[in-house]
Amino acid sequence: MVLLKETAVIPTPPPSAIEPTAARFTSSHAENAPFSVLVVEDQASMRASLVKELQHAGVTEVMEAADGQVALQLFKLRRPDLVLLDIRLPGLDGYGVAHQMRESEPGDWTPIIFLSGLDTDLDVWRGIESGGDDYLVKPVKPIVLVAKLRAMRRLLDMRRRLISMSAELHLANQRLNEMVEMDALTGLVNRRGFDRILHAEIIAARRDGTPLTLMLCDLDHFKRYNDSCGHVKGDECLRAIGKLLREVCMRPRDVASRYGGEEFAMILPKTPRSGAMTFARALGKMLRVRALPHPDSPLGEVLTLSGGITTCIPDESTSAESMVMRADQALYAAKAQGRDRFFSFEMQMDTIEQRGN
Ligand SMILES: Nc1nc2c(ncn2[C@@H]2O[C@H](COP(=O)(O)OP(=O)(O)OP(=O)(O)O)[C@@H](O)[C@H]2O)c(=O)[nH]1
Repeated sequence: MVLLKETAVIPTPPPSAIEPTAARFTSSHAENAPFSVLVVEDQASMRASLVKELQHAGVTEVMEAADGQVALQLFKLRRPDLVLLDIRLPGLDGYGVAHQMRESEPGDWTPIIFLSGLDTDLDVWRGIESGGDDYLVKPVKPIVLVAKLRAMRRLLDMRRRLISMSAELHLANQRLNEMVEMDALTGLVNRRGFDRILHAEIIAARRDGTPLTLMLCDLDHFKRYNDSCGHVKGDECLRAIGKLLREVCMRPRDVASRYGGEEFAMILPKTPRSGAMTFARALGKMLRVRALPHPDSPLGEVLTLSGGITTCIPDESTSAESMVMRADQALYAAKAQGRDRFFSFEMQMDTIEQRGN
């Protein structure tokens, strides 16, 4: 129990204050969780009798404040589960206290019950307007006070359950979205995710004026791999490639995806042509180091891949389709030139233009 003022012996409450009652604040199992109440009351005897009654009713922690400023400090520091608030207080009055409490917990809610000697309709109106949830006129019968506490607690528990359910729902939704965009075999982003991310990265790169690279990779002679090792080993091989591509995508925004079958696509934001070539070399090197055996490749004993790259600073005419078409064209050229190599669409174009001159 926190006693900020008048820590001396609690005086016997006058008859006009709260009479003890047998009413218990807790009844069900759910209500046995700790529950704290902040009592804001300037009259020491009234405060003491309230504290006694709350403890008697089963409230686990009772905090006390004799004025508004102390009440606000306690409210912010100790986050009570409920506030019992007098209106006539030295300095800041109860209305002001309730108002500031509400302002200090945006998006959150702590039940506030006014407990006052003021009993006109206007007083009740002002109490609720300033942020109170209920209004009791003193003297209050203990059984009524405890009943009100229970009702407020029920609302509070319900609200907490709703918040936790909505957080769980949010998490489940997030997982579902991730699953919808995940390729089950490799764990990479699937075609659906690829389409969404590429579209978003084109917009971002256009806005920022930064280069965006798209790389399409295709395993060489993978049909022969399947034919000689079987589809189960073929699947294992695709998983190993997926892992390797994830590893080579070191920057947080780089995305490795399974475009389809044995074809993969890498989205590399803020990557110019030179960076794309560095990336391609790193990927080729990693693949050579891994040396995944290919028992029936005309190119050698290990698995190789070919890649087509396109890099641009997107403008209004750039679309996901146009980027995929360019990367695909470069990939086709890499395959046609003998496989196990990367071609850049733009560099091919440069070369052709140079030849034309
Ligand atoms: N195991 C397995 N194989 C797949 C999967 N998806 C596609 N493939 C196989 O990948 C092979 C692709 O064959 P092709 O398109 O002829 O290409 P390739 O044999 O790699 O020849 P190039 O690309 O020209 O080097 C086919 O045998 C497909 O069955 C998959 O999920 N698992």
